[in-house]
Amino acid sequence: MRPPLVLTIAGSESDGAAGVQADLKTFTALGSYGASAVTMVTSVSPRGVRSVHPLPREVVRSQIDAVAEDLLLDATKIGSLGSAAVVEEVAAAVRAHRDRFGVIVLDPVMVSADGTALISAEGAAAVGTSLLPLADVLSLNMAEAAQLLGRPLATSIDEMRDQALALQATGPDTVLITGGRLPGEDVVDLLVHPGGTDLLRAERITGRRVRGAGTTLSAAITAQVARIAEFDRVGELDEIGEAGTADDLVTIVASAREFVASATENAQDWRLTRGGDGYGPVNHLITLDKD
Ligand SMILES: Nc1ncnc2c1ncn2[C@@H]1O[C@H](COP(=O)(O)OP(=O)(O)OP(=O)(O)O)[C@@H](O)[C@H]1O
Ligand SMILES: Cc1ncc(CO)c(N)n1
Repeated sequence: MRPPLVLTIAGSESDGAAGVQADLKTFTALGSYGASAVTMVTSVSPRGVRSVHPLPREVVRSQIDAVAEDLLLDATKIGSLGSAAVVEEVAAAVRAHRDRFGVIVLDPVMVSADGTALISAEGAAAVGTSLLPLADVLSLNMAEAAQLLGRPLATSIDEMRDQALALQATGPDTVLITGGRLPGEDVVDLLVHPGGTDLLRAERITGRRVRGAGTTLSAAITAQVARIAEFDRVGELDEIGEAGTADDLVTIVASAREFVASATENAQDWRLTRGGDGYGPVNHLITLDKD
């Protein structure tokens, strides 16, 4: 007997809205056991990013090896990495025993919500050449898609689809581009997968802006992928019906989006700061709320 087991390889984010902290809360809220390999340390408050410190590559490698050599992972999320050296080391660690990481979900974090770069230009280029080919699922926002492809920001759903297909051609079977930044009454995310393309529409939440929605979404996708792997292991796929079919990823992404939407709604009237509003977090622990 073992729970769904998930690793996040990502940066520490001091105020807990994004990064490793948000990943571990999300994994927990969705019933997975979370392990972590920290890639960098950021000093962040709701007012913005104060500093970004990528860790030495061997420190990152040592954590990944310790976890991947001993734990039976169902899925791995790769998030913020900070430097080209760390990107290359993560890619080398994954290539060394690719079968130990389960399904790999890549969320190529580039820029924080306040506009601070979270990775060097060389690091961003290395994500494109070394990590995209290793990912099964790519989950990213429109700005990240444009940066990875060296194209302008998409201004329509057709352009989002073109970019998603171009990214799919670099390796990952499934590409989700989130459309939080495309104006409109609904928020539209675009999912390209081996079965075709799906547009996922949701009502736009118009209250206070949140930070960490993208991080939480990719963490939720990773946790749900791991749950499916665990159901498969114990022979209970039949009991969860549709989620055990070839539509897995569409179902998983739809449920992860619902999780992020309710986590966002639920934190709308949170006041966590001493003054000033800044960007607030989502409530990652929404599933534990008994009211
Ligand atoms: N105003 C909104 N209302 C409802 N859902 C939203 C809104 N903004 C974003 N989302 C959803 O949140 C998820 C993350 O999307 P977004 O494009 O904002 O990512 P991001 O820019 O990486 O987020 P962040 O910087 O907050 O981590 C997507 O599923 C998107 O549809
Ligand atoms: C460490 C880290 N990861 C991800 C994000 C996403 O915004 C952030 N701000 N910081």
